[in-house]
Amino acid sequence: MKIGIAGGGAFGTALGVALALDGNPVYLWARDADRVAQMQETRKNPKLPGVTLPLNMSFSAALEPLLACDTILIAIPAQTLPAFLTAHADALDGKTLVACCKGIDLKRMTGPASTIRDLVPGAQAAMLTGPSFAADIARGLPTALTLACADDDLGAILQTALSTTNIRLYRTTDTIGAELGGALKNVMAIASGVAIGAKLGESARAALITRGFPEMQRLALALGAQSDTLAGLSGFGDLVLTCTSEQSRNYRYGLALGSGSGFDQTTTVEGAATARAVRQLAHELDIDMPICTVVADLTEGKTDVSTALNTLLSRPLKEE
Ligand SMILES: NC(=O)C1=CN([C@@H]2O[C@H](COP(=O)(O)OP(=O)(O)OC[C@H]3O[C@@H](n4cnc5c(N)ncnc54)[C@H](OP(=O)(O)O)[C@@H]3O)[C@@H](O)[C@H]2O)C=CC1
Ligand SMILES: O=C(CO)COP(=O)(O)O
Repeated sequence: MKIGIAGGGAFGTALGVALALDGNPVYLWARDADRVAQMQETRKNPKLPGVTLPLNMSFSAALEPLLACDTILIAIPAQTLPAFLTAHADALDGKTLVACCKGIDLKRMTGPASTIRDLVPGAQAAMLTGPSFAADIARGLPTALTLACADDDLGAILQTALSTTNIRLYRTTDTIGAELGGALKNVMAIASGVAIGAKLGESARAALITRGFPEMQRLALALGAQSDTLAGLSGFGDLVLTCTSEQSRNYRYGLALGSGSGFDQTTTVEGAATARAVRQLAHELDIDMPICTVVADLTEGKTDVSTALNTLLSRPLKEE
């Protein structure tokens, strides 16, 4: 299998490193020609400090080498995925496209695999998602992820091809569950960061994670996901990782919101747009999504931390 990666950020590069170190030649496309030249020459990516890029990884800002691959991992932010797919829809037709991004597209209200199916119907769509920080993958630390593909035969081929010595892939046909688990956990990570940033304590964070999980399940099940998928790596697994680690950008963004400190707005924080998408979906589907709604309002400055807290604490008491 000839593997290409679209996206020269932390995650695309880290996946490329892992696959290349396992003996696969990897072709990485990034839109920034200067970044590409830098990676080619220095064998470094500033987004992955301390990591050396293997020699069997090659880089290009031209799309041709990427399009010569039959399987393309797409590791660009979820809100940029539709424009990328639309711009190259003809060339991507017939390819296997593995979305590695986590989010719900604000315009279409779809997760990455569904967006691929909608915009490049002639491609085969899959998702690679689950608990894994790019830095951990690039350093060769062990991770276990979910490979989701509606076509189980293709899923099995991808599972084998994309597993490496240190990345263990579990397979599912439930792409909806996989894409929603990865998207929704980012919103919960922001909420957890806010709790810690506002010095509400670790008990409050545990409450948020625990109540956040059924909230994730409510929306995912309403949209056709399977409960088991949400309880697996792509849902619960990633929820735990992202809500408890300062390596997470979503969590750090929440910390900044909670403590009132500054945050570099150029950082990729998928949970902010996803929270807004979820708030809209919850309204349309009449589903109770209190944590996501509060996070959407907070990120838009429509509420402040203490009002948000009161909103959550003053909800009617109910059974667990
Ligand atoms: N980092 C991590 O630990 C993990 C990330 N992910 C997911 O991977 C996805 C990418 O994140 P990550 O790599 O970390 O983010 P980064 O911010 O490190 O990199 C994002 C990359 O996407 C590129 N990009 C942005 N917009 C476009 C566009 N319109 N067309 C083409 N390329 C574009 C950027 O290019 P440029 O530099 O030119 O702006 C940059 O190379 C996210 O959905 C994230 O949730 C999943 C698991 C782990
Ligand atoms: O998805 C991730 C870990 O699984 C990375 O999380 P952040 O995007 O919050 O850094």
